[in-house]
Amino acid sequence: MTNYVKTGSLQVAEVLYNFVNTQVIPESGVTVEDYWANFEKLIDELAPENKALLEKRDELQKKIDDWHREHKGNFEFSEYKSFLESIGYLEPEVEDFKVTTSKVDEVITSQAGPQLVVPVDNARYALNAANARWGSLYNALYGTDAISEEDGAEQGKGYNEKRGAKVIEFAKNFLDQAVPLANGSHKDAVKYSVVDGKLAVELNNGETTGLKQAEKFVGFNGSEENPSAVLIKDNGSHFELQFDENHNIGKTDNAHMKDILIEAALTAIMDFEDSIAAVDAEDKTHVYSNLLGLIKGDLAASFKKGDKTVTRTLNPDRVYNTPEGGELTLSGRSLLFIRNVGHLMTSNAILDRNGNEVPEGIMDGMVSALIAKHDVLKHGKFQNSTTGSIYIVKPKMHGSEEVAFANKLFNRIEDYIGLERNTLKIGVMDEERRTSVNLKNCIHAVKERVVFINTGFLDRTGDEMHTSMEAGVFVRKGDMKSQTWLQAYEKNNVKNGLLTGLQNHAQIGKGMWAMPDLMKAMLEQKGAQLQAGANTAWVPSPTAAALHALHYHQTNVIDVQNALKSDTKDYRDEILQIPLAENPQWTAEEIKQELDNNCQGILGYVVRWVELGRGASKVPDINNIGLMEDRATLRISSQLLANWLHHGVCTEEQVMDSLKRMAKVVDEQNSDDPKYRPMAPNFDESNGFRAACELIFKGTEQPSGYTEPLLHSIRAEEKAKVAAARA
Ligand SMILES: CC(=O)SCCNC(=O)CCNC(=O)[C@H](O)C(C)(C)COP(=O)(O)OP(=O)(O)OC[C@H]1O[C@@H](n2cnc3c(N)ncnc32)[C@H](O)[C@@H]1OP(=O)(O)O
Ligand SMILES: O=CC(=O)O
Ligand SMILES: [Mg+2]
Repeated sequence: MTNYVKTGSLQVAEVLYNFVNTQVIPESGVTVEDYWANFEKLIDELAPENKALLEKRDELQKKIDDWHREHKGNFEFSEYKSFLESIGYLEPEVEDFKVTTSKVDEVITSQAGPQLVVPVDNARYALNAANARWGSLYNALYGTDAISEEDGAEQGKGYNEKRGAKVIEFAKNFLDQAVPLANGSHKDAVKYSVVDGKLAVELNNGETTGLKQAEKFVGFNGSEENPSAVLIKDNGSHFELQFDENHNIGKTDNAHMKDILIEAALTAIMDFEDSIAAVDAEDKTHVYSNLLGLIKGDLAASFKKGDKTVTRTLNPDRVYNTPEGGELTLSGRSLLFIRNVGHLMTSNAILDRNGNEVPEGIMDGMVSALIAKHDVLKHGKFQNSTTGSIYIVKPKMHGSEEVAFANKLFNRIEDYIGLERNTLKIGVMDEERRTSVNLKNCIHAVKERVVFINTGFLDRTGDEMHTSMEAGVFVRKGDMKSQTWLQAYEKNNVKNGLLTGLQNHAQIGKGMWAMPDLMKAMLEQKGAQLQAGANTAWVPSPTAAALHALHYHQTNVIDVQNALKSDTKDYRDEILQIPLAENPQWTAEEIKQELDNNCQGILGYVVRWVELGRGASKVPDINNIGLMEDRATLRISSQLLANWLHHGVCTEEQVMDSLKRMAKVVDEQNSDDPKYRPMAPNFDESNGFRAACELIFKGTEQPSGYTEPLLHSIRAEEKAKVAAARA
């Protein structure tokens, strides 16, 4: 039961009201009276517009569904495209233009590097993400499959010197590639020192050499004779060679190098969206409160590591002596972006004058901007943006009208809470089909505040399926990535980013590496995103950030982007190619495999979401590979099964059979978790199991195939059930 406080025509959940009034408003330059009065005006003006935009989504979807039904068996691409134009789904393109975003932090305009995403409801992880600006390369290599376990190099309990040697070899190869010596190899180095403002490297043959590009040495700590740290800048990003002759590893290394600390997650997205479960005022207040702690710099998380209690807080900046005798300070933390929710959901944390829930995206904007205003006012222990900007990521927008709506929302918020125009920057997720095909117009709608466009290919794949649900049977999930539309969508994003002048103003970002344990594969494959023109790409963990950072020392993204500027191809026809399986001839075994794999992923994710409130999980797939699952990957799996059911590739009985078998597998996978309640054998009593069923069996009815409406309502039911049982 939520207690509300009436303020003007709004009813605000007491927990949120008290939090905002006592912790956010003080010293924000805004009064309690004005804040809530303006909130009311915002809702009165924009909630109806928000609703109308959602109705337009539904209208367009209905027209598209009807068109496909009417054109079953006689699909003509040109007719289809004309139809999409006629209903306003495909917009006429605006003239060429350039974005004018200003006051953007250098880490966005001038550096290229990994972007880490983290569920902000988890303070321990959120702090870890903010601190993931710098990561130990040795730990990232040693602790993952990036280094093979062959030849006695297993990860055991203690330190395995054979494994350590492989790590060191890998790292020295990296140094030879990124900062080669004028002569010889870093492997032969026995001493690093600073002589006359230059890095001097003594080799095991007695020779002393330096860096091939001496200017890459930009700082050090310790004495010139025996530095404890040597700072290198390469391709705009840094890494620090660390020395300690008494350290376990340092003492085994000829030059006493104990680690390489690499600048990793340049930016981190504090996620209110795909990766969290926040369904009511209490949950929302918790996430807002974590954000406030990050902005003010006083968030702390204590937890047990082994038998020790660790308290994690934000890391301080890093200070170095420069070769010229000055001082260099580098941020110790990632630049934080805040991902608000999209336009779809409403929240019962605030009710409008008619007693209706307010749009959650409007609420997120108004609350998170006020929280972040404390950074603009320099009230925090640290400063997030040095240019006075607030970075908000806006997901799941459909077409330029919805982006323009976000722009209007940001204008209003700026006026209402006293921020200069365009203080609120926007990161546009290019993750809905109507946005991809109208991307230039979408960028135009926020041309003064856009700081990134990012191909969220996971949501985008779900939307691909839902939009064309009636067109036919989709290819298997694993085949989606190689489809024409997806390749074209990725290229179109970079093309439009470069065309509209994002280079040096904003990031052109690429999507998530969703296999957090497969770091060797990531090292092999994720560099391709830079080769395709991205200057940032998403990683699921700090470890992945440290390893993905290596790619930015291999590829100079600016060179790649400059070469890609000549790409003027119109990709829209290719983006509109629907990924249908032509005459699918799948065997019964292949169908069963696809059902089992998706059911396992759906159940593994959903049961934790609904019953434990965990919005992101690592869930093993059918081959026992742990996959990052979130709302967007769930959207894909549930829409695929809904599609196959809809077109008779499988029956409801087959899906139910798979769900019940896979529920047992998922129960087993979670058996170590004392908070987990098994789904089998009493499936009827499990809200997690029910949510999974509904997401599939009611999949065609879900707006744009989104998973939030069902997840939220069943999680709210579960919370009420638990509260009632406690009472
Ligand atoms: C479609 C999209 O929108 S993608 C973006 C949304 N998705 C996400 O943000 C998911 C981000 N990733 C995560 O939440 C997690 O990595 C998961 C859920 C996938 C896996 O989590 P776990 O199973 O707990 O990971 P695992 O046990 O391997 O590692 C835990 C350690 O890594 C850290 N860690 C893992 N992921 C993150 C992260 N994203 N940010 C910061 N730290 C992290 C934890 O803090 C923990 O370290 P600690 O013990 O020092 O605190
Ligand atoms: O938000 C990211 C996505 O891939 O979806
Ligand atoms: Mg998404």
